[in-house]
Amino acid sequence: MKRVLLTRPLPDRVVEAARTHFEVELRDDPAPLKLGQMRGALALYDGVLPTLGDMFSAEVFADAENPRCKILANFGVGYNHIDAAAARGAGISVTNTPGAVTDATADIAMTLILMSARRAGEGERMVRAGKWPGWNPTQMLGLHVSGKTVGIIGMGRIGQAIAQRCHYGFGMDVIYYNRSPKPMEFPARQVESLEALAAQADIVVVAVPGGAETHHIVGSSVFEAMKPSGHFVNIARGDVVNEAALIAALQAGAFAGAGLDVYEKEPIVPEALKAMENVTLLPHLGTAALEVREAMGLMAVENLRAFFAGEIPPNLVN
Ligand SMILES: NC(=O)c1ccc[n+]([C@@H]2O[C@H](COP(=O)([O-])OP(=O)(O)OC[C@H]3O[C@@H](n4cnc5c(N)ncnc54)[C@H](O)[C@@H]3O)[C@@H](O)[C@H]2O)c1
Ligand SMILES: O=C(O)[C@H](O)CO
Repeated sequence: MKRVLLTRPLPDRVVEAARTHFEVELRDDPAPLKLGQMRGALALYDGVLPTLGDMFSAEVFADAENPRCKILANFGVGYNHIDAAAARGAGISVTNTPGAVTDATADIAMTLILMSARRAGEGERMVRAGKWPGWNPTQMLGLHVSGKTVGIIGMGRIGQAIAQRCHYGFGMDVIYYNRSPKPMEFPARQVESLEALAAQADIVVVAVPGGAETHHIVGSSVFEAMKPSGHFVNIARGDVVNEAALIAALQAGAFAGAGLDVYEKEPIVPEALKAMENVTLLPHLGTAALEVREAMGLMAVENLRAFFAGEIPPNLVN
């Protein structure tokens, strides 16, 4: 039987499924693997099921000559924490879990859009603090999202699911920035630059993958182009956005508010963001529902099963 390491506690169904195929080592520490642990994992296991925060950088693979490990079956669609090219160089396949995460993550984008636009976090804090003076007609007025324009950066699976929710649920116009056109069943217009998108949208949502290609593609030029009444949402990866530029733009009042699920140095959230009432902060909740985490895990296990059965794993990325 192949030996497989699950690098974090996972839902019971996922662990049970893995145990039907493999000799499983279940690490019960919720913290990411350290460098030495990652190197050890490559030497000791036939396959590893890692996740967000397990930083399999080129350094990890550098000394790995013909490692025992032949596959990293990532739990999650985003695999920017794994240097997939360096893994391939070491003879290691990498897979991910696309699709399983799409609806839940789009739902969190909608949560952030509504929380930011309608000042929900600020209002909840006010009520809890016992500072609500009672309803009045001009209190805590936010942005009415129905019929507004959403601008989506990265019109992939999650971007399209957000677009559908915005169009069918809220009657919004949809514009997007993407490498290639994405025909939709409703009008959705591709724009040529991030700045053009920011200038036309009432709500900007980031949904591109993280990694070297998208590092800091959203920065001050985008924030300066946004409407003063605009809202900014990031459910993708923290380092797609220049966080310092985001903080500076918010402090300058360049736009109305932001909703964030991801951060540049998770789990560190800058104090400057926490200090602003018009910023909604979630702890990377995109896929945080049991059935979603089960689906992700079962997908990762299926990638491992297929690989060790000599098949091309369904979600190979390198
Ligand atoms: N917050 C969360 O919990 C959470 C959950 C799931 C996924 N995510 C993040 O969301 C990302 C997107 O997931 P997905 O399933 O929609 O991926 P996807 O591959 O289906 O979509 C990504 C889209 O971005 C586009 N794109 C990539 N690089 C680009 C660039 N440089 N310029 C313009 N467009 C570019 C691609 O063409 C594609 O359309 C994941 O990679 C992950 O990092 C976050
Ligand atoms: O990329 C993903 O799937 C999420 O960020 C992890 O749940």
